Amino acid sequence: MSTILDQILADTRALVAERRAVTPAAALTKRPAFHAPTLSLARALRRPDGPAYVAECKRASPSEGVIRPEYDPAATARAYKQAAAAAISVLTEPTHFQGSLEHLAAVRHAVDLPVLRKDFVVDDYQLVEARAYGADAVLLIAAALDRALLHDLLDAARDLGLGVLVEVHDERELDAIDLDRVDVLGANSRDLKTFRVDLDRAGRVFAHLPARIVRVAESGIRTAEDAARLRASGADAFLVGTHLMRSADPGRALAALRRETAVALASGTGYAVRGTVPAP
Ligand SMILES: O=P(O)(O)OC[C@@H](O)[C@@H](O)c1c[nH]c2ccccc12
Repeated sequence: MSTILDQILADTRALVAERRAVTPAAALTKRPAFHAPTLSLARALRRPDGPAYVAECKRASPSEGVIRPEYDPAATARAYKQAAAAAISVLTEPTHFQGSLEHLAAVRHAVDLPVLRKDFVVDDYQLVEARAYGADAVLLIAAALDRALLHDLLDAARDLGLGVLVEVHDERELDAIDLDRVDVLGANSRDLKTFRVDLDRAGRVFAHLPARIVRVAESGIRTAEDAARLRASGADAFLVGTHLMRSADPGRALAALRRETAVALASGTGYAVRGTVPAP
């Protein structure tokens, strides 16, 4: 049966072929951002003082439809930075998330935090694009890539100076990944094939990781209780999109989530609080 993920991947492959025909990789490398230094996502996400927040800029998603009709990625990123986000994620996928590379470039110019290109990367051409439009890091989704391609893209990203957030949805997907090559691993609580959210999966994924790897809990985080629970199961960082983009003021929503999560963790309301994380 064909899933929404299959559909997005097919659309993405077609789009990459079109784009490459219009703008060859060699032309992308002439953009100034391609030669600018990148900021380390891993370093930004490992903090001694509490969990880190990766705040996401997106207009729409296949599970929610249009989340924010009046979407200004640069203004949103600035508000996130003011609310102490550690990094910014920007959707660039056009068909299902209404994103674009222009959104990425706008965010890059708006903030000096690590910027993650959130897309369905299936080809190293997209890594060159990411770098040329100012990304510091890219997402690689294990469920979207076979083993060889995932590792080729990991190496290619590193050669380009890009950080990588490797995403899995359950612990079985870890079997196909050489964890020695991973610095930041995300557990996506949303199944990209069914859209079901299950916050308990993340802890099972994190339990299999060496301490060196930074753990990101992705998707479906709406409350401080959600975040505190994920922190207790080992998350170093949270990736939050819909909850923030849907609120009247995304920056305030992030500040409130941080504050309330800190309170929930300090009062230890039934949650085991994770000990000090080792230095990178
Ligand atoms: O909007 P949410 O539920 O807060 O989730 C954010 C982020 O985790 C989600 O956008 C995401 C995680 N992995 C992805 C892969 C592709 C597209 C989107 C995603």
